[in-house]
Amino acid sequence: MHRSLREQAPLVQCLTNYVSMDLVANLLNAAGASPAMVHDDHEAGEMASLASAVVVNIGTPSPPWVSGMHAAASVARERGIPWVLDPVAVGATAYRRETVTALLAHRPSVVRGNASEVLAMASATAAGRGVDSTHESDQVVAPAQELATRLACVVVVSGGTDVVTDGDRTLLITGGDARMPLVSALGCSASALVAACCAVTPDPLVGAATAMALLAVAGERAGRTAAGPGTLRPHLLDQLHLLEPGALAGVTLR
Ligand SMILES: Nc1ncnc2c1ncn2[C@@H]1O[C@H](COP(=O)(O)OP(=O)(O)OP(=O)(O)O)[C@@H](O)[C@H]1O
Ligand SMILES: Cc1ncsc1CCO
Ligand SMILES: [Mg+2]
Repeated sequence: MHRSLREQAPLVQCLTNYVSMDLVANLLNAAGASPAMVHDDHEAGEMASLASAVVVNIGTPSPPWVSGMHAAASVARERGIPWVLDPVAVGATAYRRETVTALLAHRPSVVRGNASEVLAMASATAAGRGVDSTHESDQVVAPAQELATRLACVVVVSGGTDVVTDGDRTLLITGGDARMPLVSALGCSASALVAACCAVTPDPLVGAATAMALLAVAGERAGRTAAGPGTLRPHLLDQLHLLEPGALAGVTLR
């Protein structure tokens, strides 16, 4: 799978927030995929007809962007290519909740969020404070499984342990570095990498787990030499680029 990603270099259309664009593009490049940041509604649907996968991230939403998201997601669904929804801070405002609910009509292949975001989607009452999680990922396994079943998609909860589930099958991935959440937009980049990996395998559970495992291995290696979150970011890009075939063999999957 990791080899297929490098060989096929899938074109990943990214409709992602202002904060994340640079890291998302560079992280996809380092992993071997080919990013294109195309979000405007004049061209988002047309671009989705060329892409191998799409990631839709609601981090800095506004009506024209959201209309581009609908155009891209609807073409992705029509073409049967994977599309990943990143529901940034969905519990924080009514606009985000409404946007996510409307986008779900296009049936994402994968929803990737942190624990607070997945809890907010799983329960009508849970709210979130902002973009950072106030919950632990391994505490939300059951809500993630229920959400995956209800949406008929894969749900990824990132955190100290990454939870990847389609409701029936659940994988837990450990690794990474405790300073990874301090690198803003690393979660957004994880969502884009999930899209890239899903472009090269028919099973979105395998694609999503592979993406999170690649980040876990590269993150752990980067952490050995990084002094803090500032240097963790470039070291992580380097380590993703340097990953050897077979690098995932040592990943702990439960
Ligand atoms: N405590 C931790 N230890 C190791 N890795 C972690 C830890 N917390 C998060 N990660 C990793 O960091 C990456 C980003 O996940 P995180 O949960 O911080 O996303 P996020 O909150 O959506 O981030 P953002 O909104 O800034 O993009 C994932 O690859 C995840 O596995
Ligand atoms: C900090 C921040 N604010 C909106 S999107 C974003 C990037 C991390 O999700
Ligand atoms: Mg996030």
